[in-house]
Amino acid sequence: MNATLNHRRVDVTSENEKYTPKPQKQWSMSNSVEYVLREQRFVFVLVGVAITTAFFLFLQPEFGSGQRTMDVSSYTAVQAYNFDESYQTTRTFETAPYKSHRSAIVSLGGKIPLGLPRKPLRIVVTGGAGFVGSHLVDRLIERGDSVIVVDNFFTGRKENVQHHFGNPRFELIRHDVVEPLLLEVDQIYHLACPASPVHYKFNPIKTIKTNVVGTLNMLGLAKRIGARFLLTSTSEVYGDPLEHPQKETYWGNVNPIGVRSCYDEGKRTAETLAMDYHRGADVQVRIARIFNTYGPRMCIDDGRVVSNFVAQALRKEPMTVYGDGKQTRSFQFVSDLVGEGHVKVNQ
Ligand SMILES: O=c1ccn([C@@H]2O[C@H](COP(=O)(O)OP(=O)(O)O[C@H]3OC[C@@H](O)[C@H](O)[C@H]3O)[C@@H](O)[C@H]2O)c(=O)[nH]1
Repeated sequence: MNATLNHRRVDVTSENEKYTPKPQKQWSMSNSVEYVLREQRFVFVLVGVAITTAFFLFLQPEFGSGQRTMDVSSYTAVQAYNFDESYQTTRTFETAPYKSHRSAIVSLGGKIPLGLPRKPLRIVVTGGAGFVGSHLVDRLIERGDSVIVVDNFFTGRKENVQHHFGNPRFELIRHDVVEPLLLEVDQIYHLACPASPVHYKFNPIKTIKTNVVGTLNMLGLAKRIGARFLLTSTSEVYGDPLEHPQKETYWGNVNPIGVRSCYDEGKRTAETLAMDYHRGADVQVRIARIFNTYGPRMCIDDGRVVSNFVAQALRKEPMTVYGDGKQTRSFQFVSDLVGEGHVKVNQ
C-alpha cells in the first residue's frame, strides 16, 4: 500500500512546496571526490596532464618554430659530428664543448651562418716537434685540424710545440717511428728523420732504419686506415747532381756506399716504398723533396750552412766555407715550405 502511495511523488507533494524539475543537491566534498573517482575519470585527468606536460616540455618549441628548428637540429648534428671528429683522440674533452656549443647554437635563434666550415681533419705529423715539423703543426692547427705529433725528440724539442699544450686539438706522443704505431687519422705527414748532415751521420744505422723501417711502418698504417700519406724527402736524393738545377725527372747521381748514403739512399728507398704502396696497395701518396730550409726554431748547432753562418756572424767569427765554395743550393724560408709546399701538396 505504501509502495503504491509513494509511486507518484507528485501525488504526495503538498501544494505549498515549489515544483523543480531536478531535485536540488547539496554540495559536499565527499560527493565531489566520489564523482571524480567514478568511471575512472581521475585516470583520464592524469593522462591528460601527462600529455600536456610532454607537449610543452618536448614538442612545443619545434612545433612552434617549424622549419627553423629543422635547420638548427641539422646544423647541430653537423657541429656535433665535427666536434666528435675534433675530439676523437681526446674523448674526455668531448662532452663539455659539445654541450656548450649546442646551447650556443640554439641561442642563435636558428640562424645558419653562411659558408659552413670544412670538416676538420685528424692528422698525424711524425717529427712534428722538429724545426720544419713544428711549423707544419702550427699551420694545421691554425686552419682548424686536429694534430697528433709523434716524435722521439732526437732532434725535435718540446719547446717547439709547447704553445699548443692544453689545446684539445693537439696531442704529443713520444714514440720512435721505427716501432709500429696504431692511430686513427685522415692524413699522415711523415717527417721523422734527422735532416742535418751532422745529425744523420751521428748514428747512420739508426738513420737508415728510420728512413726504411719507419717509413714502412707509417705506410702500413696509411694502408690500414686509408689515410693519405705525405713523405718529406730531400734534395739529397739527387746525390752529387750532374744537372743544375735538378728537375723532378732527373734520377740523380748517388754514391750508395758514401757517408751520406744512410740519408740519401734511405730517402730514395722511402720514396720507392711510397710509390710501391701507391701502385700496389692504392695508398694515396705525395712526395715532397725538400731543399735547404731555414727559419725560426732552427737549432743553432744544426750544422747546416745557414745556421752555421748566422751563429758565426753573431759571434763575430769568420764564416767557414767548405770545399772550393763553388757549390750551389736552393734556399727557402720555412713558412713557404709548410704553406706552399706541404699543405698544398697534400690537399
Ligand atoms: O758551415 C758550413 C756548412 C755547410 N757548408 C756547405 O754548404 C752546403 C749546404 O750544406 P748543408 O749542410 O746546409 O746542407 P745540404 O745541402 O748538404 O743538405 C741539407 O739540405 C737539404 C736537406 O734536404 C737535407 O736534409 C740536408 O741534409 C754544402 O755544400 C756544405 O758543404 C759550408 O760551406 N759551411
